[in-house]
Amino acid sequence: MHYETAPAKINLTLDTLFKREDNYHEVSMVMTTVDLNDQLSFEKRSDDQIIIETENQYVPNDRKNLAYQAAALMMKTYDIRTGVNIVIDKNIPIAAGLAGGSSDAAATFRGMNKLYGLERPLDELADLSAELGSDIPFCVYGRTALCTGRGEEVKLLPKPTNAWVILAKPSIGVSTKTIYSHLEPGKHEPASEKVVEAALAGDYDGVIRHMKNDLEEVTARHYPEVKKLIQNMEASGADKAMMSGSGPTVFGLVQKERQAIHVYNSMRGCCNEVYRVRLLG
Ligand SMILES: C[C@](O)(CO)[C@H](O)COP(=O)(O)OP(=O)(O)OC[C@H]1O[C@@H](n2ccc(N)nc2=O)[C@H](O)[C@@H]1O
Ligand SMILES: Nc1ncnc2c1ncn2[C@@H]1O[C@H](COP(=O)(O)OP(=O)(O)OP(=O)(O)O)[C@@H](O)[C@H]1O
Repeated sequence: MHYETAPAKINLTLDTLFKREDNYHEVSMVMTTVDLNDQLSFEKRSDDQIIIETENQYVPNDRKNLAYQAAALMMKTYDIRTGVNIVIDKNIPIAAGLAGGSSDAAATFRGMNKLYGLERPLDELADLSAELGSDIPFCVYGRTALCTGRGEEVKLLPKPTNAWVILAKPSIGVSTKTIYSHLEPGKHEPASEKVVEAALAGDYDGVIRHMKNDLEEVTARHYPEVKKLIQNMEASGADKAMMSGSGPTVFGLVQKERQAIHVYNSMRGCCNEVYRVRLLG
């Protein structure tokens, strides 16, 4: 039996540069992880099946599950003949912009690597994982990184800052594909370079001053509650609030625990699903 932790990610930036010929968007993003985790266990089987178990009725337990796809790709690539039981204890909200499915897939690449004693380096697993989704290579490392290309080119960065993160998820799910399809890329000034610079200098004020997500206005146009949550979070004391990924989850950063408790309590008044966690990075 082997266990892996799969943390949620947040975007400190999401610059959309242009639409590519393969219909993906060229992006530049600073992403980091937060202490809100799915837990996965991996156990070898004697036959060649991949069995996914989860108590969450909204998570697929067949080949649609990204963890299933990751296990199948590991078996094919490394000629593994026996299957695996994967139990997913789901805590990351689904279709939330927090890369929950991608992080479960990434944990499966790491988990199968250990379970079968393959000792493949993370770089190799990350390259392989790009086949299944743009966010998965980042999640394989699970730290802080500048991600370019369609998101799969990962350059690791040091932890940007110590901070508390308050997450508020409206009770809607958002399709990443739909949000990208309504985007006009290249409309905004890119922010990632400035956030990287501030993060490297350990400059918290610089990080929050430059944080920005180009998808925010697209999602907020369709779901006005996103804008409202951002305004409420900043009014209740967050140093900066913005949307993660394609949304709809909004997160706020604060430095002091007392301030974090205050923002958390205020947000619970206007949103059912609120979390107060540490930035992991
Ligand atoms: C919004 C983010 O989560 C931010 O990290 C990612 O850009 C999306 O990553 P993801 O969920 O792993 O996305 P994928 O599964 O690779 O792609 C889902 C769909 O989103 C769109 N997509 C995704 C990534 C990208 N750079 N450009 C795109 O246009 C494409 O229509 C694609 O069919
Ligand atoms: N392990 C998994 N956990 C959750 N959803 C999964 C998983 N595998 C596949 N899915 C499917 O993926 C869809 C999107 O789920 P997910 O929680 O990964 O979205 P997300 O957080 O918005 O992702 P991203 O931020 O990468 O765009 C779900 O509706 C679900 O059907």
